[in-house]
Amino acid sequence: MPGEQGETHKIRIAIIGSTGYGGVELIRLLQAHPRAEITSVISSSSAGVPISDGFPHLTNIIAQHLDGVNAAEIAEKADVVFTATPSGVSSKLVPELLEAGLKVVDLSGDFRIKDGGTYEKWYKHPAPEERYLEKAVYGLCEIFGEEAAGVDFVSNPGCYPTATLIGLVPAVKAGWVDPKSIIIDAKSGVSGSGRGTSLTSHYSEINENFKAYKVNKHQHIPEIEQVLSRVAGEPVTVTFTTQLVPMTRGIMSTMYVQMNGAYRDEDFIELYRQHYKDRPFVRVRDKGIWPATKEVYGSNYCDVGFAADERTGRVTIISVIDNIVKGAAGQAIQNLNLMMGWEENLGLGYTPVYP
Ligand SMILES: NC(=O)C1=CN([C@@H]2O[C@H](COP(=O)(O)OP(=O)(O)OC[C@H]3O[C@@H](n4cnc5c(N)ncnc54)[C@H](OP(=O)(O)O)[C@@H]3O)[C@@H](O)[C@H]2O)C=CC1
Ligand SMILES: CC(=O)N[C@@H](CCC(=O)OP(=O)(O)O)C(=O)O
Repeated sequence: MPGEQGETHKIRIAIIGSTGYGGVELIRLLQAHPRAEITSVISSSSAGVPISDGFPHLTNIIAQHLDGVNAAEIAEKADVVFTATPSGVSSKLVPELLEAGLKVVDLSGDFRIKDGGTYEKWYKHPAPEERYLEKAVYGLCEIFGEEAAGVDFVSNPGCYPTATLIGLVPAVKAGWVDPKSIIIDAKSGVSGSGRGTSLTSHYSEINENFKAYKVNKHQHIPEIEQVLSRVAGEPVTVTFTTQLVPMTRGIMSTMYVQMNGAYRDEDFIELYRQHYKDRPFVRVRDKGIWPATKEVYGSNYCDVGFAADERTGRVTIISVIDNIVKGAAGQAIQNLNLMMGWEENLGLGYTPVYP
């Protein structure tokens, strides 16, 4: 593996789906990565065209023409491939890429759920072959980061699950909250639905509007429940509402949970700071200060704040991320770093864009 040969040697990266929001963000972030170079940007619909034709903001930054989707050719040009492709596409592509000897980080939902039966119900397409589901390591870096070390295949978490689980896991793990009482109220910017146009992401449908969608039906419900059940050691179900807000990037996940004791804000702050002390991308707010999506915009941070209410016995946990960075491309690079045995934050030291 070229990446193992020396400190300065760069591994070669291919991006399938490089014309989508996740793929274009991978291109942006990888420009600053000291150990990776993009050797192939891939499109199933525009092969042969310079990528900067469709994305003028990349002029003088990346000169490559788009390549077609061909596993053998990709394996000639690259060591690692990011599949920033739609759900249902990744499940077909990834096995060929792995068989061609590539390391893979998949950004779709296709390999996140271990129970194959889940896919027909929640994603409305068949599950991938069982052995690939088994092989996939679920790459929620702050919770299971050690499991990605040295592996060939990581399934990158969903955007809503990333914000939600970073906000919930320490309290559930500590037994401070009743995992059966969790209500999650999540909001996303429109880029979360990808670059393809649809009626729901149309400007006049989104602007000055705020709307709920897929209530209790969202495909991220089984992903969140899978992790919480694992951490709690018992089956957990959640109430989960997703909403679109008129902004481009950002997710805010607000969680309401029954406490098992008289915990105060200070207790949660201390618990979470301790839990994430070695994780560079989680920032726990001081008492009475709650995070906002702009405070993580364009960065790989996940910021968390608390309001424990002694009157109701519930705690409100608020967690924010940039959906395209921490919720997709940034976390995918964080997983690459873990897979390669590099520092988790290598090439990801972005200060949020503010205001
Ligand atoms: N946007 C976000 O915030 C997040 C997205 N994700 C997931 O990441 C993945 C990518 O998302 P996003 O970038 O937003 O989606 P987009 O719709 O913006 O981009 C997906 C890209 O996939 C390519 N594609 C489509 N069909 C095929 C095919 N058959 N073979 C190869 N490539 C294909 C398309 O490019 P072309 O036509 O050029 O091939 C398209 O540009 C999805 O699975 C999404 O669910 C996960 C977390 C957050
Ligand atoms: C705003 C918006 O539409 N967001 C998308 C998130 C898509 C995503 O990340 O889903 P998978 O990777 O699990 O396919 C949604 O709610 O479906």
